[in-house]
Amino acid sequence: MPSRVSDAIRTQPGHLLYKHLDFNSVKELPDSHAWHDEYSSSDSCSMDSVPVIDLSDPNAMKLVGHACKIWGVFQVTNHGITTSLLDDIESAGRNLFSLPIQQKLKASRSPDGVSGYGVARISCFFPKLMWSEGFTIVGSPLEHARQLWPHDYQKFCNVIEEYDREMKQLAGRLMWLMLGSLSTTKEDVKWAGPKGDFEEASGVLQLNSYPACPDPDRAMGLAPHTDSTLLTILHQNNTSGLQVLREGNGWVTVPPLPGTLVVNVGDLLHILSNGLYPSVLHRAVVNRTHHRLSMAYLYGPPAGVQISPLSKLVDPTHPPLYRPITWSEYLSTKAKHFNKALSSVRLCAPLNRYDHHDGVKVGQRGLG
Ligand SMILES: C=C1C[C@]23C[C@@]1(O)CC[C@H]2[C@@]12CCC[C@@](C)(C(=O)O1)[C@H]2[C@@H]3C(=O)O
Ligand SMILES: O=C(O)CCC(=O)C(=O)O
Ligand SMILES: [Fe+2]
Repeated sequence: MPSRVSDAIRTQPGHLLYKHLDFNSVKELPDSHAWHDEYSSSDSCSMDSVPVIDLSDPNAMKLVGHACKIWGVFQVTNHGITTSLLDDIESAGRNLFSLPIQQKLKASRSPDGVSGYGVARISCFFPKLMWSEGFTIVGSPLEHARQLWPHDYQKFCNVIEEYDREMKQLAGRLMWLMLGSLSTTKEDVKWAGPKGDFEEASGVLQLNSYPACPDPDRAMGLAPHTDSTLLTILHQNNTSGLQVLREGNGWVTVPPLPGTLVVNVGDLLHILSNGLYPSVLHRAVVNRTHHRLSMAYLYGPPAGVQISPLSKLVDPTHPPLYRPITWSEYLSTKAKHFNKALSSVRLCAPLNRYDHHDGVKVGQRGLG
């Protein structure tokens, strides 16, 4: 079993060889990217809307707790990330994805690699390919940036470094709002470190690009999944596409609101909260006219830390529902079981709504 997050990512099956499509030159949706009705992305319907929380509101903790319990996702304002940094990371993504395909392929995620350019990692669980491309950054982007822009890589690296630093700080703040709403204190979470600032926490930056698509109703930008994280912070450009599954209500679009960031509950917070804050199933759909970009900061615990249900939440009537697991071990499990990963680490049968993703149609491992 891999001991570090980067080793676990290496064992994920996303390295399988897929034909890389030059999205800009395709005039018709190829059969390889045409999804069947059961996966069709055109069935969004709900009138409900995802909560927007002002982080400077004195009630922010309560509102965050409620949103985590009911939605598994919320948007935040007054988060402290400057508009100029959000613009810079968006431009960095735009510059990267607008490079010629041959250039992007120079920074491909290698078979045993961690970072780099490629198709969605979860592609192997679905019979069709997704209308998107991604670039994953773990640690320094320097090596890949040099391959992409041999003479002009420093600006990209500087922006990534600053974005990583700011996201890590915001993620720590959000963690305390989430944990606080579960009446958890610094004493209960030793791995938050001596200063309680989650200094050793790990973060992965995922840049996603969804080009305009000639047949959006039959295409899928990013297939339904939960993130394997504690939480994910997402910045989307001014084009909508992110949808979350709301029990009993279908897919709800999370509209891009200028300057607002989307926060979603990942599988490790689901485990930590003993199922009180369920991770949210989400997907990205595409459209005919607009190029969509999203920048996801995937936040997890320090390498080696075992995540298990908080002891505060466990008693004889509320037994721990999940066994302890590190992030890297969970990523390996996810690579094998995909949307059934949570159930595979569960100790007891669900009492009520836990592991709500089991009933949702997910892909089957298709390419070995
Ligand atoms: C740490 C990780 C989480 C992630 C897999 C990865 O190794 C790096 C990319 C992440 C991402 C981003 C897009 C959606 C997702 C399901 C995927 O295929 O790659 C997530 C993975 C995850 O959260 O499990
Ligand atoms: O592009 C989006 O809105 C979703 C991206 C996402 O789910 C991810 O990167 O994990
Ligand atoms: Fe996601």
